[in-house]
Amino acid sequence: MAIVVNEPSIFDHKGNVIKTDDRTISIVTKMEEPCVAVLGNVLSKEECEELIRVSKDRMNRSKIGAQKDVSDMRTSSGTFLPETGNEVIDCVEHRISQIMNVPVQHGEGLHILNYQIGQEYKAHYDYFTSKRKSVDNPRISTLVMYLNDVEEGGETYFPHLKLSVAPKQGMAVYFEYFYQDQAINELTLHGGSPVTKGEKWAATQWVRRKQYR
Ligand SMILES: O=C(O)CCC(=O)C(=O)O
Ligand SMILES: [Fe+2]
Repeated sequence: MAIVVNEPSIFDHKGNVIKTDDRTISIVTKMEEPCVAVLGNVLSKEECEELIRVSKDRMNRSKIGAQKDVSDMRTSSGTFLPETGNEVIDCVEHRISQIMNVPVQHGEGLHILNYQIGQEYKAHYDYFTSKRKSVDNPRISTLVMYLNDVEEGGETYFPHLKLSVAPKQGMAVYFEYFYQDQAINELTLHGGSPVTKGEKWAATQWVRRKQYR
């Protein structure tokens, strides 16, 4: 059945799968305006484990410092991975760019998040709301990938859409927010709900309209 949409999306994949150079991703669920898609088979177990492995040290190290990450808004810890030098990161970033349909150079780089029990990321927009930052090279879309299975909690929730995505290793949720109609962008409000059992590892790619790196 064709769904009528008023504004263009960059997530213009046809059919139920996305064939990238090295992997077939499944489109599990999709809605329009805002375009939100739940994707399966985005990352292998080994890739998830490698992303966690290379991040672990960096998280620990950053925590010894000034605890800059700790705020009411986001109680998880996070780190940006370095842009080059790891085959798995390069390969994953290439695949993500084909899924998101935006060149690698528009991506901010993988941001790894770790949530321990009770930690969360309160509801927020990924686009910049301050005028100064937003004009020149705005963020346009996001892919949040789940790197492990969470025993309980840790869903990515969209309160305005009444939608909740449970974290599952290798799966991801995609959404975009460059609609002319600002009311649609505002529907992408989302957060990571508190982990209540186990821990949660996720990787986020935020993408810009123009080249960023
Ligand atoms: O952890 C999640 O489920 C959401 C993460 C998120 O919103 C972000 O990284 O911008
Ligand atoms: Fe976010």
